[in-house]
Amino acid sequence: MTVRKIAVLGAGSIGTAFAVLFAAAGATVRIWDPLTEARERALSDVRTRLGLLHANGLLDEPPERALERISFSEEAVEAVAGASLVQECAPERAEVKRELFARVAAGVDDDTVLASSSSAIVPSSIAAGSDRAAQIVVGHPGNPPYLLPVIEVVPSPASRADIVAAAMAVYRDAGLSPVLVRQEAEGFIFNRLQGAVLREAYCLVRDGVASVEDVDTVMRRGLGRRWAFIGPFETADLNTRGGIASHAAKMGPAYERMGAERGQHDPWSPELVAEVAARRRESLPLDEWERRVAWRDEQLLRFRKAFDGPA
Ligand SMILES: NC(=O)C1=CN([C@@H]2O[C@H](COP(=O)(O)OP(=O)(O)OC[C@H]3O[C@@H](n4cnc5c(N)ncnc54)[C@H](O)[C@@H]3O)[C@@H](O)[C@H]2O)C=CC1
Ligand SMILES: O=C(O)[C@@H](O)C(=O)[C@H](O)[C@@H](O)CO
Repeated sequence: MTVRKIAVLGAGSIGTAFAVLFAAAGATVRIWDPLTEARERALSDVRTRLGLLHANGLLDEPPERALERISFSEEAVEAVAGASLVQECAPERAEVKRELFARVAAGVDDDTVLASSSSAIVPSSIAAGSDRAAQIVVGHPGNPPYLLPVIEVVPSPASRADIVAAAMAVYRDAGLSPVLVRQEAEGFIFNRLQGAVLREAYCLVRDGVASVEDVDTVMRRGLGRRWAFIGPFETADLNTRGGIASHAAKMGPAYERMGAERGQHDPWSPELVAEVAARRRESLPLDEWERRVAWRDEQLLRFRKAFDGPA
């Protein structure tokens, strides 16, 4: 990583995880949290997790050396001085995030990225009334970011293009795969997808269709294994000879009925299916479909051996 200075504001679950990510990537990290016990717990957690990464070949220096790049500040405005990116990790309340960015506004440079870790709050709500609104984006990770390499970068209409680009670059340098969310939507991509699954999972338990454990088993030993290396569109594409257009023709009506049962009327229109199918065909011509299905099975075999022992 280009040696950068990162400020982490909030040393809870995700702030600690970001400190591990950025320190392991070579950055200097300044952490601030209002609670002394949070700072103390964070130091212990960071040390443990850097050791985990090193023990598994994901940190190519002694953990103590990476830990030397992490320090704690008594004041938030001190933590952000000279930072190229501020990762806000305060509680999921818009007013808390707004107040925190206001508190450090005088301490950052005009090209400092101000990134909120928010799980669902759109950046325009966090940036409302801020003199630094052009520098504010959401940088939403999967937990933990040092092991889940995706992050959603969500600009508001006020976010400057160079700030968005800088955020993407910092996260890429830290080993993440940044995804640009093209329109503000509560929950962005990650938590809207996760929310759709959780909504249905709660309904299945509520209606007595499945136990909590069985819902998790179906995900853990079924859906989740495929989704660990191919997304929902590629999964459907590879499930059906003829690809996703064929899948939609066969399964579209059933999925539409399931959605209507939950009061959601968003059928896969022919135009929408054609748009998705065209993108899938650009990624995988149909004459390569068999080969990709074989590749899929090879990945699932790796999971079987890793998680279930010999097949
Ligand atoms: N925990 C998770 O799996 C993920 C959480 N997030 C988001 O990250 C943010 C933080 O979440 P968690 O780390 O889970 O919360 P947490 O409750 O574990 O940590 C929050 C920390 O913020 C500190 N804090 C309280 N008031 C503060 C203030 N005014 N300024 C700075 N820090 C303050 C608290 O002392 C605490 O240490 C939330 O917006 C959350 O939605 C995003 C992705 C994943
Ligand atoms: O699931 C994740 O890792 C994140 O996308 C989240 O935002 C958290 O789960 C969130 O829902 C709870 O803090």
